[in-house]
Amino acid sequence: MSLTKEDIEAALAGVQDPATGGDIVAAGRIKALTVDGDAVRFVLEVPGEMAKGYERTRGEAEARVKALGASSVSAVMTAHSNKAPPDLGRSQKPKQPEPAQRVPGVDRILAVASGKGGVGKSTVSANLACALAAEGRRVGLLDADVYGPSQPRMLGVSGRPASPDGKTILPMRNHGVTMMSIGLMVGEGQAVVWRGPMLMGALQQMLLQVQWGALDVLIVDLPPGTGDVTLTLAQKTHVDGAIIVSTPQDVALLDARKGIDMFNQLKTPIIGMIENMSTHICTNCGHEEHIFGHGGVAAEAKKLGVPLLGEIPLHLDIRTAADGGAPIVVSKPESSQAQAFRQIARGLVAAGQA
Ligand SMILES: Nc1ncnc2c1ncn2[C@@H]1O[C@H](COP(=O)(O)OP(=O)(O)OP(=O)(O)O)[C@@H](O)[C@H]1O
Repeated sequence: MSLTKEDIEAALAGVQDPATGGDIVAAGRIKALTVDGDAVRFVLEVPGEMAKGYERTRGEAEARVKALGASSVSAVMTAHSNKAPPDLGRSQKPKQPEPAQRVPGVDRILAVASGKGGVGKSTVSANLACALAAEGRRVGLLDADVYGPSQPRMLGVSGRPASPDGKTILPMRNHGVTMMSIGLMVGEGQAVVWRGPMLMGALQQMLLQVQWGALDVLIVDLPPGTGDVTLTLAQKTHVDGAIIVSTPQDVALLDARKGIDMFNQLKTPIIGMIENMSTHICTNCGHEEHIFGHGGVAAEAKKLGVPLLGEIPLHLDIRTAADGGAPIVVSKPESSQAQAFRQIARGLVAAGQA
């Protein structure tokens, strides 16, 4: 039986909204409703101050959709805080921007960004996290790539994170890395259609409501580009540094420059650049070739006055390892490809940056 969005909305319209007394569809609580065969996913966006009271509503909403014949139903609740009441001229003081928050227990936050999609930012984040863990660091990895969360697959983690007290979320752990991903909340392969405030809410929730424990470093795998998530992260959270991943290609470099500009404006220090897909070594004959050029990132880093942290080759094993849920640093630790990541990690530790 295949369900339609209309069927789901009609069923959800039977659930009462605690805040308005109407139904949750009319109250605009249901967002990002997707129906994939008979699997249904949606976000229940609730007022932050009433989040607890909505747990029952979420359960009821899930039950109603299940009763329609859905094989799996996933309702993710995001808290959306109401805006402060307008200041009607009572105070003329200019508003101070909120100070950037620190995540309790986390010593440093490193953002991994790229100007362009598909340059290997997630692969680098996963391997760097495992490499730092291999150096004995207490490492967390937050997959904030809300548009294409790939860390559950890369780190071989699945299942829905637990929240025993309904307030905090327990992170997952594999390969010595504590991790959380929006992908675990919505399921793999699910396109997420977040809108501004929801997106910020989800990011803040993952940063502040996940029980990260004591960490030396939390790596944040950002979505590509210079969008809302990166802005929110840099403005609301104290980010200690950004690492920019780029391929040597001109077009990727142009985008990387935009990313660097943005971090400069946000006053987030740039720790350095990583050239990914640098050289390709044929797995058959060992021939070395430069598919995307070589050295472009080194030249750009020099021009921009930021360090080049390392160069990662384009190698089949890096991709198969990432697809198989055990990054190359873990699955083939002695390989030269894994060593390229280990070297970057050692450099960061030596510089006191991770
Ligand atoms: N050095 C490499 N050698 C071989 N394959 C690589 C390498 N780096 C990344 N890949 C592969 O390229 C693809 C894209 O990589 P990845 O998902 O890490 O990029 P991304 O920049 O995070 O992409 P997105 O824009 O989707 O966030 C993946 O299949 C990955 O396994």
